[in-house]
This record gives sequence, C-alpha cells and structure tokens, in this order.
Amino acid sequence: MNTLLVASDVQKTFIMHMRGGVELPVVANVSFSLTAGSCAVLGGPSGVGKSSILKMLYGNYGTDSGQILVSHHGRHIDVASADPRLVLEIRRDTIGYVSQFLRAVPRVSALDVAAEPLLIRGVEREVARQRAADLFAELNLPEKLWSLPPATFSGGEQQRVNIARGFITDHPILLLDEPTASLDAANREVVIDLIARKKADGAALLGIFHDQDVRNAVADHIIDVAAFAAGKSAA
Ligand SMILES: Nc1ncnc2c1ncn2[C@@H]1O[C@H](COP(=O)(O)OP(=O)(O)OP(=O)(O)O)[C@@H](O)[C@H]1O
Repeated sequence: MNTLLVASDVQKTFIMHMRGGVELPVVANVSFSLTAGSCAVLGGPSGVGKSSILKMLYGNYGTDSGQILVSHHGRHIDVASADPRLVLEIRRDTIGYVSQFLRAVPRVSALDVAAEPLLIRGVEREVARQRAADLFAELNLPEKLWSLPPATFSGGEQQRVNIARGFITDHPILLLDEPTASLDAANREVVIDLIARKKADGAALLGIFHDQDVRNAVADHIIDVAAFAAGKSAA
C-alpha cells in the first residue's frame, strides 16, 4: 500500500481573542492515513470538525499539536510545521483542494479560473484552457458561461467551476469539501465518475459528503471523526 499522507494525534482548539479568549476545542487525537488509489470520507455529525481537518491538511488552519506527514516530491514533509513557502509548493504540486464555495476573482473568466492551477505548474495557456473546457463540457456547464467571470453564476454553476479547477491537475492527494452540495443528480453522477477516475489514476482522496448516495458510491472507508474525541480508533 502506497501511503501518501499520515495524520498523527492532530489537535486544534480555536481561541476567540475577540470574545475574552473563549476556548473552543475542535478536534483531538486525530490519526489516520491516506493511500494511493482510494477515497476516504470524513464522517460524523455537524460541527464535529470535518472541514477543520481538511483545512489543517491543506495548511489553511494551523494545528496545536500533532503531525501531518505528506509525501512531497519523494520527501516526507510535516504540513503542520512546514514554512509557508513550502506549504504553497505542496499545494501547487501535491495536495489539491476543492472547497465548498468558489472564491471568484473579478473580471477573470470561468475558463481561466479553472485553468489557473495548470498555468502555475507551467502548462501552456491554450492547453490548460482546453483541459478546462473539456471538464466544463463534462460537467454540463453551458458554453455561453465559459468566457464570463463566475461571480454572478448560480451556486451549482460556481461549484462546477470549482470542481473543474480542483480536478484539472494530477495532484497525488485531493481534498474535497462537499463538492456535490449544490449539484443536481446528473452532475453528482459526473463528480462520482471524476472521483473514480482519480482513484484509478492512483490519487489518494479525502472528502466530506453529506449526500449518502454519493458517499456510498465513492467511499472506500469512512473515518469517523466523532470516535477520535471518544478516544476510539476511527478508521
Ligand atoms: N475559524 C474558526 N474560528 C472559530 N471556530 C471555528 C472556526 N472554524 C470552525 N470553527 C468551529 O469548529 C467547529 C467544527 O467546525 P467544522 O466546520 O470543522 O465542522 P464540520 O464537522 O465540518 O461541520 P458541518 O458538517 O456542519 O460542515 C465548529 O464548532 C465551528 O464553529
């Protein structure tokens, strides 16, 4: 088994400095690993810390303790303690992330938003845009929208731009935060298929899916986040 990420005893507490230093413990004792060619799903009730875990793996949230070891260009790097420049390099080449909502940049077309992760990896602009167009077509995004900035798109249209942006690269690790939340049944099926292809290509995926049908279709195993707090083995 080719292990691409190992999280060990990860812990996080939010301290609300604007609220008199109130402490909000979010997760503790979080330990799991991700292997190539499989999709793990974070499970557990709302508020248990699923999104926070994804954000820690991506380096958006810091950790209080624990390690998040990632296989990056043949080295094992601890995302939890890596310097910000290295975290950016890991995001460029090793860990992709589909967030729930698109952060649209004004005046940038949907095609260029989706193509950007390839451009920053040095792929030629027309090749990257063609790849984005192929994904948009597969995701049934109307062609008349492709050259428009996505800020005014519907929730489901924006989510499909975000999915194309996340799936366009061949990152070995891909994090998915509710990628199907705003999609209709037909497009949920497209995403299930995209995930299956990523697995077949050898990527390690970790996702949050509230939709039970999607979860059943993609999950190789469920990581029960509530069990960490209870001190049990979760995976
Ligand atoms: N930036 C933040 N500052 C303060 N508290 C936060 C922050 N992000 C998350 N939290 C808190 O951490 C807890 C876990 O939130 P998180 O979004 O990780 O849960 P979740 O399991 O993904 O929930 P859901 O299934 O509802 O999306 C919540 O109580 C939330 O209020």
